[in-house]
Amino acid sequence: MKLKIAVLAGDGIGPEITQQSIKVLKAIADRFDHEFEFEDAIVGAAAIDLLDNPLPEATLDLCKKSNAVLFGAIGHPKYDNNPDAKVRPEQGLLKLRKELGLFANIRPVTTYAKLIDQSPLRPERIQGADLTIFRELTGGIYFGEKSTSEDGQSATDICTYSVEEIERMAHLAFKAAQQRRKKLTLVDKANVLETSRLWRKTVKKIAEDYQDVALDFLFVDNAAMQMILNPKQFDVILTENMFGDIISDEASVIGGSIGLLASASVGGDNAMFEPIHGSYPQATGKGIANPVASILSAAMLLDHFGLVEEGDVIRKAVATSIKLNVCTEDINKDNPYSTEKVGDFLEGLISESENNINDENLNFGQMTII
Ligand SMILES: NC(=O)c1ccc[n+]([C@@H]2O[C@H](COP(=O)([O-])OP(=O)(O)OC[C@H]3O[C@@H](n4cnc5c(N)ncnc54)[C@H](O)[C@@H]3O)[C@@H](O)[C@H]2O)c1
Ligand SMILES: CC(C)[C@H](C(=O)O)[C@@H](O)C(=O)O
Ligand SMILES: [Mg+2]
Repeated sequence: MKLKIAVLAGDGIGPEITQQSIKVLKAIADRFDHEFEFEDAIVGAAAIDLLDNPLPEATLDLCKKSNAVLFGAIGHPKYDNNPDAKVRPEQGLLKLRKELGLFANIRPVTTYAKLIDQSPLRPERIQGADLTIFRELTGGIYFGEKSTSEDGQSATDICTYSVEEIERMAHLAFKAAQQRRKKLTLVDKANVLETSRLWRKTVKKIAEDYQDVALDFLFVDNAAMQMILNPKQFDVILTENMFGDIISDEASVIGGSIGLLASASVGGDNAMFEPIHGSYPQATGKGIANPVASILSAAMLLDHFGLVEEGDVIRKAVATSIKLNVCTEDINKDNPYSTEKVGDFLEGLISESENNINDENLNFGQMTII
């Protein structure tokens, strides 16, 4: 298959982790005889530095004419610590999601046997946990009208959802649940928010078309607690933009590190693949960032184009590296490997023509094909 992939490495650890994904994708292309063409473009703080624009026109154009976008991370402390900055790296990512129509962000959470003891959560609570968060990505409070009063004494962010925005998201989540354990949990705040009540009403109605899926509801405050008390109760979680952002970082504790959590952003004609974590500025250039979230995002990219066998090869290689402790310091404190060494190891495993990856006892969850 021929694919044109726009590479938006971004800020902080973005470039070093994305580099490892490109290595891995090139190894897949060689092994399976695909043609992947990569083209870089700037985004985030790096783009503000050069052009005073976090999403330059040329970057957006490249993304639009590519089959997929591989996104690293954006963000820089000089903006995080300056609430007065009008131009911000995050605006680049948000605009990109909106312009590409990427209304659904899919964040799978799984556990690896080797890492069960590393989680601060009790092993028996997390062993076998396997859930996927369907986070709405182009609506809600992120994209509502924003304002600050002239005297600077008050500020407003408006949260809006339409039935149409909820419906298209719900259909994707129900379909995913049908391919998994047939359970869907809507996470909302319907006891307080009007938008959440619209979510509940709309999702209940759509559930009639998916009789084989068990639907339940949780208020987000309770969901946050349940996520660490008993994550095994979840299969597919459907939720709005901001709640999904928050509970997915929380869910990363189950697997042992946020450096393992990948995501796919889909919806329109384009698709983007990005780790759920940020630019982790403290680690920039130190070679300590875990590249696996980015690499598993590349596996989701392959799934998206129907290359599921290829995606599985990456997931198996990652599982093997974790089993063998070829991991960065977030999950291997005693004998850590660098970001690049982990990438090299995975590239090597994938390149072996007679791949002898032993998939016994490996759990990479029930993948959601999108
Ligand atoms: N999608 C994105 O580009 C994205 C996502 C989240 C945050 N951000 C931005 O990133 C910047 C930093 O934000 P933050 O510190 O709140 O979140 P962060 O995700 O960058 O880092 C939080 C913590 O997670 C851990 N971590 C993150 N990535 C890791 C990796 N690959 N390997 C190992 N550990 C990892 C580290 O312990 C780190 O201190 C901010 O500017 C923020 O706006 C961007
Ligand atoms: C950087 C920020 C805009 C972004 C979000 O909130 O969506 C990030 O936290 C994420 O999870 O991708
Ligand atoms: Mg986030």
